[in-house]
Amino acid sequence: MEYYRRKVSRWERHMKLYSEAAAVSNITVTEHKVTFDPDASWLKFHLGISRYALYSRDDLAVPQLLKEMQSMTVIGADYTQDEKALKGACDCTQVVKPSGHHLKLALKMQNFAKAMFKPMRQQRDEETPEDFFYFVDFQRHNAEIAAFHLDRILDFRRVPPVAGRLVNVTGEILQVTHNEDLRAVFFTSPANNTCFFAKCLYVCKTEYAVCGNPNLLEGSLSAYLPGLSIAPRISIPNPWIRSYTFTGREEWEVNPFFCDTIKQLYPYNSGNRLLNIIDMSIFDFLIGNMDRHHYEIFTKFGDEGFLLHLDNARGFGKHSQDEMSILAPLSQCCMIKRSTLLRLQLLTRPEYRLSDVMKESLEGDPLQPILTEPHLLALDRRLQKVLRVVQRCVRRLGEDEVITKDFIKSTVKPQTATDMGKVR
Ligand SMILES: Nc1ncnc2c1ncn2[C@@H]1O[C@H](COP(=O)(O)OP(=O)(O)OP(=O)(O)O)[C@@H](O)[C@H]1O
Ligand SMILES: [Mn+2]
Repeated sequence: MEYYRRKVSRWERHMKLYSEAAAVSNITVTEHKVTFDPDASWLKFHLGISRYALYSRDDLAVPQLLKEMQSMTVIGADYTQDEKALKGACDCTQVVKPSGHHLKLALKMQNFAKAMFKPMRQQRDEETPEDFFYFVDFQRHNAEIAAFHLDRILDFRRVPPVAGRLVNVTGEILQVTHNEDLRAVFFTSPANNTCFFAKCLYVCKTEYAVCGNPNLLEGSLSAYLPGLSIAPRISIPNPWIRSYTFTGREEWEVNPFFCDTIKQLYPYNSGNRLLNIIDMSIFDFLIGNMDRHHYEIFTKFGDEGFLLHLDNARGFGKHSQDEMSILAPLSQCCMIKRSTLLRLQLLTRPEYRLSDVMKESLEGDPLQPILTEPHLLALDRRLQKVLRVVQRCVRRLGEDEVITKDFIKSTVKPQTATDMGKVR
């Protein structure tokens, strides 16, 4: 709370200096009043993170946070920390993984909520072309939104809340940013639309830009997690990582006994971790995401903490194809948490059919329809395929071997991610 209060006053001081400087150099900046709100939903979201999940099932802060991200006044826009790291503009020890040049920005709301904005790059009904490698595929804002809803429906709660929003790129980015580099990548297109680039490392190519119409642009807003100084996280390579070259093969692709090796290795040799990886592979299979190269965990929760499912923008690229290799952790290890299996089975019942539940959930988003019908139906089809893999394992090894009870032991007082004093 103190941290938040300090941030607000720092912002107010900064704003004052900045407006004076801007006036001298003739730059228009819109000044918005900031509010210090101890009941802010983003703050509640941060305080509610536990070792089991990002939020609890009945957390009222989450719907509130979604609503605020959809409509609250944007008071600031900037590149994200990882993009800044590319230019050495921030402390790189604070960056989990310096990342690529996708178009994404950090937006700051009036109550100091922060969200990661990913703009629309692809129409809903466009499928990823057959000859595209997964690692050059577009990022899809609607995939980020849909993945949050699916994760919540699966009862994982490992994706930070994501809402869709029509962002005014002029009023809500250009005119509120204090970053000269960001201001410099804005231009007006021949069709008179306002456009901007990703951070241009070498040459800016207008075909990589995104444009408003003339100012409004669809995008996803993902609620920021607590900062790394408050709730440190680490990024860990996925054991079932794919080769990021045209021809390479990873060991899991050629060795059917790969899981036996992984099972011997720390941290997969005890506790929850391998089961969590298997949950993640089921999630990725359902959304069709082949790009899960790393996962993140909060260091405070130790090895038993949940895995964060960040960056789902490469999901929902092809509805007509089910990429079975994404399920390799499940099919090779033949293990699944009982709670996950029960949830999946529930979602095949006619009254809780996954596509129906998803559709209903997604209708709450302002950018609806988020998924086209074929993508929704693909979810039901893929869910059946997951269950068939589990059945095959059970036939081969027996229920006791395959359906594992969750290792999670309840503790008297669960620690929270933002609990400063009690680092493990
Ligand atoms: N909601 C969030 N809150 C805080 N940090 C986040 C959030 N989402 C993502 N990040 C951080 O930003 C990094 C980049 O995000 P993301 O992977 O979604 O974007 P990307 O453009 O696909 O980047 P990359 O090329 O690294 O995959 C993530 O690795 C993560 O550490
Ligand atoms: Mn990514």
